Amino acid sequence: MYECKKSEQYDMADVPTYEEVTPHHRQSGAKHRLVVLVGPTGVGLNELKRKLLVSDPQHFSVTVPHTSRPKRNQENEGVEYHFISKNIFETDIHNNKFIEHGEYKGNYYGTSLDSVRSVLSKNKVCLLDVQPHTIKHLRTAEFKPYVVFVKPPPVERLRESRRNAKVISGKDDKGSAKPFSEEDFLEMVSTAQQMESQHGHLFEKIIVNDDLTAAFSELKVALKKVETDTHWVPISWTHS
Ligand SMILES: Nc1ncnc2c1ncn2[C@@H]1O[C@H](COP(=O)(O)OP(=O)(O)OP(=O)(O)O)[C@@H](O)[C@H]1O
Repeated sequence: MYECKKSEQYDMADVPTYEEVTPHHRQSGAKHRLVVLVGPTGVGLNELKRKLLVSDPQHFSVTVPHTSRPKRNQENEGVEYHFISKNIFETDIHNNKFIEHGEYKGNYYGTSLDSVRSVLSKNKVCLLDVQPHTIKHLRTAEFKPYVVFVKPPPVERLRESRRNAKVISGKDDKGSAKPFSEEDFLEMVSTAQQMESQHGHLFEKIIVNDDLTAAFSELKVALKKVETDTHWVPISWTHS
């Protein structure tokens, strides 16, 4: 026998347990399932999201994040960000209004549940990338998340395919771009392995982002199928 301690590393909700599922077919006109993308930093989540948005801007959309940093002259409320005070941000954190939030250079940044609802209510497909430990909070009848894990190819292929690619360091748009280092590749692969072993049971689709065009096509086909085909979902998502 051993003693289990509760920690951030170990959460019962992360342990795969038996879950009763049922076939689900999206009714025409019903809200779209939330598309959740997860993967290690630099694997290409933003690139894939950008390609989806460009391919069909009427159909796909992303959330508008909140920030407590002051608005710049050329920015507009509700376009780049929702600008709110530090006080309101802290109250909203306290009231669980954020899916994820963080602090960067003394300012808060976060994605609210309402920003997802706002996209879905326009009858668009909402593309959201989150940390894997956030998935469990989104697994509700309301969002019915379709979780796609974007996985890096082996390091040899990363060296080859990312030869001309740049990583952005820094959260705000002042971040600097630099080429990937060998360390970045190794970290990407080991983080992906860790994510898959800890959260793999929550991934409905795994896409290896080796060749970008191929990964994008595979994603596009999978997302089309989510809308048209029958998928297995937890039974609790169907009687809300
Ligand atoms: N399959 C690919 N082949 C070549 N380059 C790629 C591929 N996928 C992504 N890239 C490039 O890798 C870089 C990082 O991609 P991107 O910014 O989309 O990563 P990310 O997962 O969103 O990272 P972060 O979480 O740090 O924002 C970009 O320059 C992007 O163009």
